[in-house]
Amino acid sequence: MLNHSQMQQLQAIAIAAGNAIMSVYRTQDFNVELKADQTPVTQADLLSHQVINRNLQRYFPQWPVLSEESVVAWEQRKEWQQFWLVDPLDGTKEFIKRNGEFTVNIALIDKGEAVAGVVYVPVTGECYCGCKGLGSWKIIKDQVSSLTASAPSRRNTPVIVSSRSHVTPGLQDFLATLQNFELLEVGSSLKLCLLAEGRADLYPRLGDTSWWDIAAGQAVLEHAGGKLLRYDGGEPLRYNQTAQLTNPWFIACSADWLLDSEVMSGETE
Ligand SMILES: Nc1ncnc2c1ncn2[C@@H]1O[C@H](COP(=O)(O)O)[C@@H](OP(=O)(O)O)[C@H]1O
Ligand SMILES: [Mg+2]
Repeated sequence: MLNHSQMQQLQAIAIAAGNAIMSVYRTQDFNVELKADQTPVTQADLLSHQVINRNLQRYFPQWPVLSEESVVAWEQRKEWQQFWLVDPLDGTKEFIKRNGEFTVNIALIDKGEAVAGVVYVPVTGECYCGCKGLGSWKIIKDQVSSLTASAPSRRNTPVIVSSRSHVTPGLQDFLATLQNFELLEVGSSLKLCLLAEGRADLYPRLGDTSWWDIAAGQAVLEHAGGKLLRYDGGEPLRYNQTAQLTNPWFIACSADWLLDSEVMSGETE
């Protein structure tokens, strides 16, 4: 869908947005406001959005943009076949707590599928990329390494990743059914990147998320060989199929977990 040079362009846009975020992160004080849905937003979210929006329109004018910070009405976007799906700063709560676990997310959606995605981690400088036909890779300081979602040797104790700030009853019920696991709480789409690089095995998201939280990380994970499947039936997560912007519950996993029928046969709710 995208070629290597377009992916490099996308990476440059995500890094520019990350630099804008860091200019706010490094200040002593930044303003935190509440949006209409009572979720926090900072100057960093808005600056990052502006950088991404401006550059996507400049370098990829053929595709419209749907961003957490500029939602387009369903009447208009229901006609879209291809579009950018953007979360300019995923993990705003982690940004406010200054724990570094926040990301820039840009995904290309084609007929509902996340066909390409870039997830940039401003504090570490890690950039995770995934694209249909090209695979997935990680870039840090010009060093490129390819990503494989299956861990090199299957761990005795599976690593489950979960949200740091949004734990849900659905997740707690799910974990209560498992016996032996290590739980790693991580903010933002970083969880999907940890699966993509084989550092975690399972990410059950049994609670609401918005499209832009997940799409870029899904592309990174899927093109590294992992899966991101609806909890209510096992189909891959898709976008722009309905007016609502929230995802169904899902389970994301490294390739290894696909072999584990006990988990992935998943009793649905
Ligand atoms: N009930 C809910 N509905 C929609 N999105 C939710 C949600 N609970 C958490 N999220 C989203 O999950 C993101 C954080 O992910 P995590 O909990 O894995 O760290 C947040 O994104 P933003 O920080 O971009 O607002 C937040 O908006
Ligand atoms: Mg988000």
